[in-house]
Amino acid sequence: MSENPILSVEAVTSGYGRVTVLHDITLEAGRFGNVGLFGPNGHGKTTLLRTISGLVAPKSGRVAFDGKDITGLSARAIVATGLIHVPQGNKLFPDLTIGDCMALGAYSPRARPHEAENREKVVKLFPKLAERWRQRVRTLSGGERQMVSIGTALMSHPRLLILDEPTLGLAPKIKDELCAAVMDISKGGVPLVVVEQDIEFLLELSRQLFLVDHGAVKTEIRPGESLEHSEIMAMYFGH
Ligand SMILES: Nc1ncnc2c1ncn2[C@@H]1O[C@H](COP(=O)(O)OP(=O)(O)OP(=O)(O)O)[C@@H](O)[C@H]1O
Repeated sequence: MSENPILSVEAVTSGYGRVTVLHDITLEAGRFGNVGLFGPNGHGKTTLLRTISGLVAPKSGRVAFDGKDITGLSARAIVATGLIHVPQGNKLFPDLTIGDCMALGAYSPRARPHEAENREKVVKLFPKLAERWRQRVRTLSGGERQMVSIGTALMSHPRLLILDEPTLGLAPKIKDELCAAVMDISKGGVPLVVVEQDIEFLLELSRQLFLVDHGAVKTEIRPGESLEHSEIMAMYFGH
């Protein structure tokens, strides 16, 4: 693993209009391995991811990717650096086919030369998508849409992949498939930042966990510190 963090969030305060959601958040990702974020609903995990990927402008603080300041860059410019965010809830164009989505994912100049090799990776990871290549997104199941979302992100040739609750609302069998695919992506060398409610999965995937609570990082669990599941639950539910 690299000695330097691929992502650093430094004293970031962020929110929507006059509402402040994140208060002075500092964290680093990629120094030790994958980072997992968890915490109660509505406490700012999604806002943190959106601030990192340029969808929300921070009120103060700094976000750096691979040592370069990306604070204030447009989301499009941030995608072009290889920092790719898969938002919660399949934000896909319903009338596009799976093939269209994959082509769109490879649109940025740094992804285009890798289009064929990345398409092969996506098809290997999600063989179901190959069978439905010309099918429109609106006719796909929730699990298949999540595969398209992650596949589109892989087509963008990510240097860091941010996943916001990738298994949310999925039935157990398809959820297991998605979890296995996310583990494979990680083994393939793409560092991950993942928000997930399934703590077991997050523990398996991540070397470092952060509990986001009331818009702040309340607890950091570092590599080597083994925390029992029950202790995490106690932190999570506050007793
Ligand atoms: N577009 C928006 N405009 C105004 N407030 C927003 C907006 N999006 C989120 N919020 C508010 O920001 C706060 C944090 O929401 P956020 O989605 O970041 O939390 P979360 O921890 O990701 O929750 P969940 O696990 O339910 O997705 C909430 O109070 C929410 O109402």
